Amino acid sequence: MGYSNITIPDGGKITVNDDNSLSVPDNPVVPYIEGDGIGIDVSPVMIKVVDAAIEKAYSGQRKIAWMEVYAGEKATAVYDQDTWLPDETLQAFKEFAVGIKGPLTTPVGGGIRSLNVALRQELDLYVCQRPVRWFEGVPSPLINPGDVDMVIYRENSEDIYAGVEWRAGSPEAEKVIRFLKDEMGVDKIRFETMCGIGIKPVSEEGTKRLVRRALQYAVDNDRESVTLVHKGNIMKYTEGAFKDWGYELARQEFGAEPFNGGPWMSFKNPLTDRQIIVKDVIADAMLQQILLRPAEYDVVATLNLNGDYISDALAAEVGGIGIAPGANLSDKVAIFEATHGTAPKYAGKDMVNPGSIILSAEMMLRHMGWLEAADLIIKGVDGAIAAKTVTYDFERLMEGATLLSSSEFGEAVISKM
Ligand SMILES: NC(=O)C1=CN([C@@H]2O[C@H](COP(=O)(O)OP(=O)(O)OC[C@H]3O[C@@H](n4cnc5c(N)ncnc54)[C@H](OP(=O)(O)O)[C@@H]3O)[C@@H](O)[C@H]2O)C=CC1
Ligand SMILES: O=C(O)CCC(=O)C(=O)O
Ligand SMILES: [Mg+2]
Repeated sequence: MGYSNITIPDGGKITVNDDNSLSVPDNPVVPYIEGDGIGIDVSPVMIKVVDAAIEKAYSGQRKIAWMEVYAGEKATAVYDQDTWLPDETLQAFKEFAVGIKGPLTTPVGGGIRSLNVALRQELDLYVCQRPVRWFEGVPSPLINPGDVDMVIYRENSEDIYAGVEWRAGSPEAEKVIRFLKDEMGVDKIRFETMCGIGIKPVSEEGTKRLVRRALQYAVDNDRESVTLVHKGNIMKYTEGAFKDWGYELARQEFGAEPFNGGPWMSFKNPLTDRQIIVKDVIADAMLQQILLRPAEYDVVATLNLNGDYISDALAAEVGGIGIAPGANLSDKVAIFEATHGTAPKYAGKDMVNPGSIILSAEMMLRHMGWLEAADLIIKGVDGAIAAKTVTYDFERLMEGATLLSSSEFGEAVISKM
């Protein structure tokens, strides 16, 4: 297909094989969205760091051909004022299979729906994978931050993020309330007038495909446990069903059996012969468990909203959302992105931590199989933090640290590769 506002650079195309593995040329075209707000501060730094790591690892044999695609405020300038997520941006991510994005703004209470969520829905990026680990020297409120080493698998296509909701007082909200009362016998809506309504779809298929990916990750990476996090005591048929379907999938597809009489289960990792425990925790208890006993949690599989909350809470334990990376994955397309948002008060100030999108790019390189370049990024980030040359978010919590701008932090990472 031809593109109207996207310029395709010279380069090859990453292709996805039938078994979902990738064939990656030495000069792949990689689409990226710069992002709103602090996107302008962190995305160019990320590109510089990635280019330097690839150059150092492969001495010019490999290079990414970056291709800018548009979403958010920049799309409204490039296309027209009502185009926030052009079709050709979606098409580019589908065609080139691996991409990365900066954060995009979502207004609260009205206005456009989340473009981040729309991208995930349109491309069916049903896994939000967010690894959370501590880098030596990073300031943390925990006594033993090294105990935090978890990988969140957040369901990314369902739950209340589906955006099925109606404003209080609208004819639609009133119609739904009438239907619930008159036809479903619901008498538990406390105030029927001026009452907003939201719908929370959670399906067996959506749950099982997410839990399958989480369990497979645990197998492939020799992890000890997968914890299903839910609020199934209250939301029995959505969050409770997520837990039940999760255990069922573990039994059906991974041969899990009750552990110590259940309800927890376990199965033997076929690659290592070690046991993997599948357990569940109610979401509110999980938020205190990850503070008090983080060593007991490993891979976490959860619903969309829980995963959003847990991502930021866990990030805070290991330095904050300035250093929390992530990936949105379908079986065919992968878009990497920081956990944080557009932090508008810092936009354009060259101040914020680019670590989150740099480490998202590190995940992207690993996904592409460019492990040497990925390792160099980790080495660079490790080195810059160990030298206490950091951005404001770390500097304000570290003794004797040197305050760097976003772009200077990028240079510091490169210098330590
Ligand atoms: N995937 C996405 O694109 C996401 C988009 N958003 C959107 O972003 C907008 C702003 O959301 P908001 O709730 O303020 O959340 P943000 O994540 O944008 O910012 C909240 C706070 O987190 C800290 N922070 C964020 N990023 C960094 C960074 N790179 N380095 C250092 N500190 C950082 C800052 O804290 P402090 O001031 O204490 O230093 C900042 O004030 C909203 O429109 C929201 O919808 C939100 C999350 C994800
Ligand atoms: O889409 C948004 O604006 C927020 C999304 C978010 O918080 C997240 O994905 O972690
Ligand atoms: Mg979030």
